[in-house]
Amino acid sequence: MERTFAMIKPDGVRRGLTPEILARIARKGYRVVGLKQMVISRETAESHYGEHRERPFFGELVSFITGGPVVAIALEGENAIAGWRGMMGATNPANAAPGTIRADFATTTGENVTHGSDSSESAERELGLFFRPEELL
Ligand SMILES: Nc1ncnc2c1ncn2[C@@H]1O[C@H](COP(=O)(O)OP(=O)(O)OP(=O)(O)O)[C@@H](O)[C@H]1O
Repeated sequence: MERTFAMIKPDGVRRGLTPEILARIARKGYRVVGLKQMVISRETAESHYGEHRERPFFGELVSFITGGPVVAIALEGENAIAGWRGMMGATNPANAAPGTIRADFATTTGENVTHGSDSSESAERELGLFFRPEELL
């Protein structure tokens, strides 16, 4: 069993996509072991996206991700890290496979509805950044 960190970004929450995305997660058979709607602090956002600090879009990315509530989700299941990234589709929705969340709902690379950890190291780091141990099943 593997755990990963998933997030519905502010554009997805604002557009009312939370129930649809949770339904897709349930259909896939993943167990939701942590869930909260929250506003991310600038400090958390800068830490979460630390690898992009030098990129030209970093300021825009931090403003976007802190600009409204997100839904933070801890998922558990077999191969959950790659499986959830597969459900999201490519970062740029123009390249996302049909039937993925980004192909179905996202319009731009900047506002692409969801996030998912890309490795077991980032999953562990991001779960720790967003959830205290006692908040998880
Ligand atoms: N060229 C870009 N212009 C604007 N925003 C970008 C660009 N590239 C990436 N981003 C933003 O930064 C996030 C992180 O980029 P990364 O390359 O890690 O993609 P990802 O791993 O698919 O996305 P995420 O980390 O959100 O799951 C993207 O989801 C997107 O919101």
